Amino acid sequence: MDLKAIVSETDLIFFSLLLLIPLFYLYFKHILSKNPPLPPGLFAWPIVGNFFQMGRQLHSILANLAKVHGPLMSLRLGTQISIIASSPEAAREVLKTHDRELSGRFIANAIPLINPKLNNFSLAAAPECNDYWRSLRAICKADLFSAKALESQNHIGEMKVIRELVDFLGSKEGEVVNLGEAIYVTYPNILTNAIFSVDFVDLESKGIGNELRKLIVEVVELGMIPDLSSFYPIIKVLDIQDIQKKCDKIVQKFISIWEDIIKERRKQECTILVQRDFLDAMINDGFTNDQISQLILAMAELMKNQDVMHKLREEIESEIGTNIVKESHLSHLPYLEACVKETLRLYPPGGPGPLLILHRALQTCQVMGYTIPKDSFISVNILAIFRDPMVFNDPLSFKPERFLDSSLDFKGTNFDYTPFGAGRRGCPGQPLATRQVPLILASLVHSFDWFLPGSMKSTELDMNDHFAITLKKKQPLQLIPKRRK
Ligand code: HEM
Repeated sequence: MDLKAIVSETDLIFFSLLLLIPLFYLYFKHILSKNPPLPPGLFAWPIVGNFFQMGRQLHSILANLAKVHGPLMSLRLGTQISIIASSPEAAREVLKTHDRELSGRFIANAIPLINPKLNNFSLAAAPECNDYWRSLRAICKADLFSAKALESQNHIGEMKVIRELVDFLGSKEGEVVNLGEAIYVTYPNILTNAIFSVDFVDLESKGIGNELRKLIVEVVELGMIPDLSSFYPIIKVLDIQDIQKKCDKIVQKFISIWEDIIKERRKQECTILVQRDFLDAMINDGFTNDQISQLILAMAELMKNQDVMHKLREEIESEIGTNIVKESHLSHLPYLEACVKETLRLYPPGGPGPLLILHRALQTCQVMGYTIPKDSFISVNILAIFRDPMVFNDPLSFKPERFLDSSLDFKGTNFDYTPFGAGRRGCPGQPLATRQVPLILASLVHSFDWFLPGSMKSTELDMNDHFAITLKKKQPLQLIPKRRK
C-alpha cells in the first residue's frame, strides 16, 4: 500500500512534535532539580516579548501577582530565574542591603555588547562592577555630571540649544508640531555641546548624527526582541532569530561612523574614555530618551490638567517675569520640581519597562529569607511601588502637590521613590537629567501657549503607554504652539 495514503506530511510533523514532548519534560525536570527553594512564584514560558510591549498592563499583571506571591517573587522564563521586588522594603533589600551581590547586569546572549570587540563601549551593560566600569563611573561623577562640570561650559551649549528649540517652535507657530520629534533632536545636541561644543543633529533632521540616530533606534528595537537563547541556552548556537548577526552589522556600522565623527570633531582634551562613556550615555539616554519621554508625558499631563498648567505658569512668571528661564531659577521653582517628580512617579522610565535595568546576582545570596541563586535576574518593579495606594494616596491621579511638603527626593535613599534607581548601579546621569528636564519644561510652558489640534479636547488625550526600552506615550503628542507675549 502507498505510505502517503495513510500518513500525510502534516501527520509526520505532528507525531515528531509529540515525540519531543517527553524530551522537553526531561530537560526541564533536570533544570528544576538543580534549583534551591525560591521565593514563591510561577513558571512563565518566554513571554518576555509581550512584557516589553505591554505598558501599563504589565504593571498591573506584575502588581497583582505580587499581591498573591508577596513583595519578592520569582518567575521562571525557560531555564532562567527572574526575581521581582515589588515593595519599598524589597527594593531596599535589593538596592541597598544586597547591593554588592546583586550589582551584576543581565546581558542577552544576542546583544552585541558582549561581543569582546564592543564590550568597551558600555557602562550600563558592564556585566559586573569591574575596574573599567569604575573608571567610567568616576568620569561621570567628576567630569561630566558634577556640579562644577554642569556649571561650566555646558551651560552655554545647553542654553544655546534650548533657545534654538524655542526659536524652532516659534517658527512653527499655528502649525501642528510633533513635540517629541523636536525635543528628540534637542537632547543629543545638549550632550554634544557639553562635551564637544558641536551640534550633533539639527532641528530639520539633517545633521551628521541622524544616521547614527537611526542605527541606534534599529539596534534598540532589535534588543527588544526577546532573545530565546537567553532563556533556552540549548538553542544558542542556532541563532535562530538572527538577532546577533543583525546587531553586529548595525553596531559595526555605528562604530565606524562614530569614529569618523570623533576624528573630525574631537577636542584635544577629550580622552578616548570620555568618548566611550559619551557614546554609552548617548545610547542610554541621548537617544533612547528617558528624558524625552518624561518631557512629553509631563506636557501631556499639563495639557490634560489645565489647572496644574496655570499654576506652574504663574509660578514661573512671578519668579522670572519676561526673562528666559535659566538654571539659576530652578531652585526657586518648587512647583516645577513637583511636576517633574510627579511625572517620574506616574511614568518611571529606566530599563525594560519600569523594572530598572535588569540586575544579575553575582553570587547566591539570602534575601528576605529566600535563596536567590547566582545569575538570577533581579528587577525592582518601581511602577508597582509608585502606583501602590499604600505608598501614594490616589496614585493614578497627576497631583504635583503631593511632593510640595514631602521629603522625597532623587537621591535614592527613600525606597518609596527611586526613579533613578539606587546604590552602585543607580543612574549616573541624574544630576544632568534633573536639571535639563525642568529647564526645558519651564521654557516650553513659559514661552508658548499650547493648543490641541482640531476640535480635540484635553480629556481625549491618549495617555496609553508602551515599552520601547522605557515606558513612553504610545501616540505622539501633537500640539500647536503660540508664542506668549
Ligand atoms: C529622566 C531621566 C532619567 C531617568 C529617570 C533615569 C533612570 C535610570 C534608571 C532607573 C537606571 C537603572 C538603575 C538600576 O539599574 O538600578 C539608570 C541607569 C543609567 N542611566 Fe539613567 N536615567 C535618566 C537619565 C540619564 C542620563 C541623562 C544619562 C546620561 C547622559 C543616564 C545614564 C545612565 C547610565 C549610564 C546608567 C547605567 C548605570 C550603571 O549600570 O552603572 N541616565 N537610569
